[in-house]
Amino acid sequence: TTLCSSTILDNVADLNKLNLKFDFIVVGGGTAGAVVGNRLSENPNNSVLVLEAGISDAGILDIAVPFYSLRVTPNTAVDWNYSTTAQVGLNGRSIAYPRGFVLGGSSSVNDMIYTRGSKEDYDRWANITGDDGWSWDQLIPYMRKNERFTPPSNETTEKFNPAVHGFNGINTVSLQGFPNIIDSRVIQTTTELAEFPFNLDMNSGYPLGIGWQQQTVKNGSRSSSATSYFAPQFISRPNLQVLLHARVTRVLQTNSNNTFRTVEFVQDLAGEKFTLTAEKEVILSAGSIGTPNILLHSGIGNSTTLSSLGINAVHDLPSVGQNLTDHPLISISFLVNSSGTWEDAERNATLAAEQLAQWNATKTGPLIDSIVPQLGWFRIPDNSSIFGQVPDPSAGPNTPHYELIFISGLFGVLPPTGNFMGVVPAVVSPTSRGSVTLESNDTLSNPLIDPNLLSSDYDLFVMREAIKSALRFATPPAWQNFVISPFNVNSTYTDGELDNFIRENAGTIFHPSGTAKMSPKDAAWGVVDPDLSVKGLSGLRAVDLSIAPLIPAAHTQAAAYIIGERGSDLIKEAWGQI
Ligand SMILES: Cc1cc2nc3c(=O)[nH]c(=O)nc-3n(C[C@H](O)[C@H](O)[C@H](O)COP(=O)(O)OP(=O)(O)OC[C@H]3O[C@@H](n4cnc5c(N)ncnc54)[C@H](O)[C@@H]3O)c2cc1C
Repeated sequence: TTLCSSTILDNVADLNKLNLKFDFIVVGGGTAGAVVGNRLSENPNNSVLVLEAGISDAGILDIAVPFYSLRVTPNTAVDWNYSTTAQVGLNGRSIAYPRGFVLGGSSSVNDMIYTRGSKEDYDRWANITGDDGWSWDQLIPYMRKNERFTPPSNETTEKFNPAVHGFNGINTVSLQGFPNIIDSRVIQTTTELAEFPFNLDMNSGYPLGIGWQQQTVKNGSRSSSATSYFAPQFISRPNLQVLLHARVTRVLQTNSNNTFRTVEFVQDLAGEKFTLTAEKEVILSAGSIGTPNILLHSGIGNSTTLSSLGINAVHDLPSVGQNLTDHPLISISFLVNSSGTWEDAERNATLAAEQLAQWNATKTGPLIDSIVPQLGWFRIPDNSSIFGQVPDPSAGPNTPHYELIFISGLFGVLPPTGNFMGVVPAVVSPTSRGSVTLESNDTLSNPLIDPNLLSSDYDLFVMREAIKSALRFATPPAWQNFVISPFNVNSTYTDGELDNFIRENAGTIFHPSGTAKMSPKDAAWGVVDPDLSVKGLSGLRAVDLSIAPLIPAAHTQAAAYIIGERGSDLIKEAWGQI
């Protein structure tokens, strides 16, 4: 076999023919992992290998077309196809829990919403870890290194604030390019109800209010970490190799007891095990499910639990896999009297084919955008009764408790008739915590994923208030002659009825975080130090969303990119390269 012209390989035999030694082995070519692979290989003296379990993203239409994002998962070839344990907070339901099984990881399968979170979110990370490098102000350079803000050419600064964006980064962030029937009404509402103020740019560090959604879309196609950080000019570097279908099962001790620079991996589930040793470091970027899963199978975790599963417990770190935090969501919809929402194309194959033909020919039309034109971020009142039971878990007064996601169509199973608008609430500063644990010592078995959604009174309270807020949102003059009635929720529900409705219908927005959380250098808890090295070990770091000590009140891909960017600099710094 000849090697492909790029350095993305499918077969370890081809990798071995290159006869290379690797300074750095990155486990997972996902959102953060692609950043690390790119940044470490900027230095031609570093040789970098990225091992990605999933498949190539090349040529997959549902990934490339922004509007098709809901088709990419769950239960497809580019998804790990996980599901959760039975969720007590969801009346015992188990739900699909997608994660990208593809180059670019979850950035190749997500809904492309780009939100950084609040300044307070990151300042709290800095406080918790004792490292001011994690504060908002010090992370701004990394946001800018990531972001290439590219609004559509006809766009004015009425929809964003150029002062807060990076224009020379790698990953394209843009505004929507195709108008939606709800656009003017959502914005009009911000002038009609004081509860819903307008926010020019929710990525300023001050997200409260309603604003235009910013999305990781480049010229009408998805911008993922694979299309951006592994774009041809980067992937062609001779010192960067990517091996697909390479599923890391464990990290192994190298030489001395506390050094873990060796990875074990398989190329097919029934096949041979391979090992490779990095000269300098192994970086786990397998995400909030993959990273703790690998650590636990390697004997790094709660020694008692690991031993009981027959795993050789080599390093006691009880926090591995704990603290799983996610954002619960529920679909609220309104029946509307307009044919301009997205249902028409879903019900009419000819129209759908026309839209796709237009996208293919000119990258224009309704398919060039993600499904969300606007977003809003809000707080429950300071005097809410729930604060008599629990302290406010948000990062501060400028950080939201809940989000409303505005959609020009029905988010859910489509009935045979009717047009809809979605106002989808999510709890974004939750107190529920879950876990990723092992069921067995079989390194290829799925972990037990328990996000423990809506397990706290607080989260349930906020979700209830968020639904009431969504119902109020559709009442002012802006929606007259448009909204007919709430569709799937009865506006006369009592709190008890709302709780039942929530438990029967809520899901998640797929933001698992925190399963290998950062803590101060000398802390007895936590999984990684503020420089992201695994506590008490050498040669091993985690660089992905698993290290977040607390979930940002935002969609989480921007945080994963920020962690990838700063994590890369921390590694370079440790090796005297900056
Ligand atoms: C359906 C969905 C929709 C979402 N929508 C949005 C959105 O609109 N906006 C937003 O901001 N966020 C969204 N998110 C969340 C966001 O995409 C993630 O938080 C972020 O991408 C996580 O980045 P990461 O680097 O931590 O992990 P990932 O990007 O998931 O990367 C992990 C990588 O490691 C690989 N891997 C795992 N285990 C192994 C192993 N054992 N060996 C080798 N490789 C391995 C995986 O295949 C994957 O490529 C969404 C997520 C999903 C799933």
